[in-house]
Amino acid sequence: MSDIKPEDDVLRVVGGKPLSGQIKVRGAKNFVSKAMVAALLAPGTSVLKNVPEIRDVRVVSDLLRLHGVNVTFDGDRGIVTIDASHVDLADVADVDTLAGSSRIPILFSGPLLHRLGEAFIPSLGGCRIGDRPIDFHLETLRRLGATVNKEHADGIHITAPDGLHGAKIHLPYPSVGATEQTLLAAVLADGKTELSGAAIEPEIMDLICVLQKMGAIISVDVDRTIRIEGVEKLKGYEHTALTDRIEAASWASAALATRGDIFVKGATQPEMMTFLNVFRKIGGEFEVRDDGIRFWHPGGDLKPVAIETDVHPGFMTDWQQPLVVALTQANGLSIVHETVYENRFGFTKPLVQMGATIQLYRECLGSLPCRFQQRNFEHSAVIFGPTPLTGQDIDVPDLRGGFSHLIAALAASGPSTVHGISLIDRGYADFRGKLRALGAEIE
Ligand SMILES: CC(=O)N[C@H]1[C@@H](OP(=O)(O)OP(=O)(O)OC[C@H]2O[C@@H](n3ccc(=O)[nH]c3=O)[C@H](O)[C@@H]2O)O[C@H](CO)[C@@H](O)[C@@H]1O
Ligand SMILES: C=C(OP(=O)(O)O)C(=O)O
Repeated sequence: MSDIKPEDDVLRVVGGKPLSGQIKVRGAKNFVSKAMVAALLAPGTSVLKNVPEIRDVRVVSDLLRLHGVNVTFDGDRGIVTIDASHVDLADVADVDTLAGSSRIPILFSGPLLHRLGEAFIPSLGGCRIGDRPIDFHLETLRRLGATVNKEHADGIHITAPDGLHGAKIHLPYPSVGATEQTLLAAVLADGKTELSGAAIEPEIMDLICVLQKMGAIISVDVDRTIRIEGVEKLKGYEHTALTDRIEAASWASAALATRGDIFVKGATQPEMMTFLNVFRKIGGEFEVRDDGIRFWHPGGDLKPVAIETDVHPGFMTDWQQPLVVALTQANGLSIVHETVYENRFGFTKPLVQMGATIQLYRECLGSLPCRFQQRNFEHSAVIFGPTPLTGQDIDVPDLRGGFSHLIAALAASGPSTVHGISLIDRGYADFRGKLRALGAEIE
């Protein structure tokens, strides 16, 4: 965003030292922003706790304010208070300026349709890691009775003058965003909605908890079917956000790649089980404590693994990029098959320039069915290690790719200059302060 000074956008890193110490991780980026949108559904005050000071929170706060909603954020205590008693249609030009930095605006559709009968959704931002279409979102809204007009040059105009009505919806793929779209639109719809093929990520379950506190009636079946009985009105909520399992896994990967020892305060085991299994197979050690998880490199060689990213409860795609850096230090051949996004290995190019041996393939190097066989993207990676890394000049490509470059710079010998570092502020609160606390030499 425009408030970033050029000098704040570059980080000089002198690597080669193990990261060691304690850092605290707050609420999940991929939940907090959705819970803030949910507050729009109720003409009252909602209070969200454990909120991290990240750019996505600022963007969603500003978007809500453009709609006339009162938002205050006590960053030190991590508390966001949202008073949505009053909601307006926002000025399209202003919405457009903000939206480019996040994918959240599409989730405003349901709440705005309920509050105002119409919504304007600008073109979306977010990480560029594949096509990221919104066809499931729009189809869901149509099935609930909305009319979608895509002729506007700057975005999409959606109307529902007769309100939204419950429907049977099936997602061709368990999309996180489209599941949340359905929840946020169906809770106040007239009648029952059945969503089959839904995503069941922990962040979605926490959103369902928020909606239930607000007065919604939602049940989740074991076969990924979510049933929503529409209610007439909702009230504000008070809720503590679940921990960011992606940030926690990123610091765990940093501990492994730098042969370090990091206690991630706030990290929780149930949401990280799949990651913890892989971490252990590679040879990393961890200890689950009441207030967090300690991750460390026990010395000796790391072992290679074959992993495939998948929807929950599989191995998260957002865990993949930081872990790949640690795999460059494992003894042997590791394979990562990315089945969620078709184009998420661009970040490996700078790693190769730093000395890693990584070969990308268009083929599915794994057993999971994925949607990309016919597509022209390299969505499998073979990593051969261990390879020493040396410092380089690096440009941050996206959020997780950027953090993985930081880890590589910290694991490498010699200095690196990482450009475009502010992109990492989208999802990693105070990462500069946390790196310093762990003994990193950064400037
Ligand atoms: C803000 C947020 O929560 N972001 C997360 C969310 O993104 P997001 O909600 O955008 O991800 P989805 O689960 O929707 O996307 C998964 C796949 O479905 C495809 N798709 C999605 C919607 C659609 O209408 N049509 C379609 O084809 C996407 O292109 C992608 O290939 O879940 C992803 C998968 O866990 C995470 O990597 C992101 O960090
Ligand atoms: C892909 C990500 O985020 P977004 O969906 O917000 O772009 C991410 O958090 O890794």
